[in-house]
Amino acid sequence: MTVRLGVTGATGRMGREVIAAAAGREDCEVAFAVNRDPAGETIEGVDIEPAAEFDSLVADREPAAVIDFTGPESAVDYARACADAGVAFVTGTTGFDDDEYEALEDASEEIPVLHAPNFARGVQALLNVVGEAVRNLPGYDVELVETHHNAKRDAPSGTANRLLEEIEANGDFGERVHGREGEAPRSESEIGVHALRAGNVTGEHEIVLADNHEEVRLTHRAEDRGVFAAGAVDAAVWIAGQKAGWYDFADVIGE
Ligand SMILES: NC(=O)C1=CN([C@@H]2O[C@H](COP(=O)(O)OP(=O)(O)OC[C@H]3O[C@@H](n4cnc5c(N)ncnc54)[C@H](OP(=O)(O)O)[C@@H]3O)[C@@H](O)[C@H]2O)C=CC1
Ligand SMILES: O=C(O)C1=N[C@H](C(=O)O)C[C@H](O)C1
Repeated sequence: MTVRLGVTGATGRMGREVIAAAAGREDCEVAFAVNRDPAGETIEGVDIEPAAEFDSLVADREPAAVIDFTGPESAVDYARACADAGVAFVTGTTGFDDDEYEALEDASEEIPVLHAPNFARGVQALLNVVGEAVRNLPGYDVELVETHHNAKRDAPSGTANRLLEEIEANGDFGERVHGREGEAPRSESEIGVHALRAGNVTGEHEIVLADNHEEVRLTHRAEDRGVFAAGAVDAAVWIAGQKAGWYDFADVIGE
C-alpha cells in the first residue's frame, strides 16, 4: 500500500529533504506540499502550494499523514487542522513552549501524533545509552555542547533538551547552567549547557562526563539532513496504521 503524505514547510531546509526522501521510496507518495509563500516552486515534481490552502488540500487529496517541519506556532495550527480532519500528524519541529506542547498532546486525543526532536537513528541510540553512562559515573561533571547552523532559531536544540531530560532522570543533578560568563565557578551538581551557532553545521550533540582523572565523550554528528528526512518519512509511513495517541521515534524504530 502506498501511504499518501502531506508536507508542510516544504521549501525550508527540512521540507525539501522530506520531499526528496519520500520521492525516492515506493511505500509512500507526496499527496501535496505547502509553504507560507511558495512562489510557484516545484520540488521533485511536486508543486508547492500556498499554506492557506492546507485545509482544502487535506480534504481533496486525502493524505494518511502530514509531516511538519515549520515552527512551533505553525506546527500547532497544523496539528489542530489534522485533528479536525482525522489525519495523523508527524512533527520534527522544535522550540515548543509548554502551552504549545500541550496543544500537540491535546491533538493526540483525536489522531495519532508523533513528535521527535531528532529523527536520526544515531540520536535514538545516543538517548538509549546516555542514561546508562550517567548511572555508571555518579558524581562526574556533566556538560552538553550542541552546534548548529547560523539560521537555527531555538536554543538549546530540541535534541539537547531531550538528552538533558534523560541525563537528569538518571542522576542527582542541580540546575542547568546555560553558558558561563565572568565569575562563574562550577558547582558540583550543575549541568553546563552550551549552544554554538556557526556556518552551515547540520547538527552536533556532545555530552562530556568527567572527573579529575578521566573523561568520556558521547558524540552524535549528523552529516546530512537526509538522515532526519529518512527518519521522518519512516515515522509517517508507520503512523498511518496507528490509532489516536502520542508516539515518539522509539516506537517506530522498535518495530
Ligand atoms: N526533528 C528533526 O530531526 C529536525 C528538526 N528540525 C526542526 O525543524 C524545524 C524547521 O527547520 P528548518 O527546515 O531548518 O527551518 P526552515 O526555516 O529552513 O524551514 C521552515 C519552513 O517552514 C515554513 N513555514 C513557516 N510557517 C509556515 C506555515 N504556517 N505554513 C507553511 N510553511 C511554513 C517556512 O517558510 P518561510 O520561508 O516563509 O519562513 C520555511 O520554509 C525547526 O524547528 C528545526 O529545529 C530541523 C532538522 C531536523
Ligand atoms: O534546526 C536544526 O537544524 C535541527 N534541529 C533539531 C533540534 O533542535 O534538535 C535536530 C537537529 O539537530 C537539527
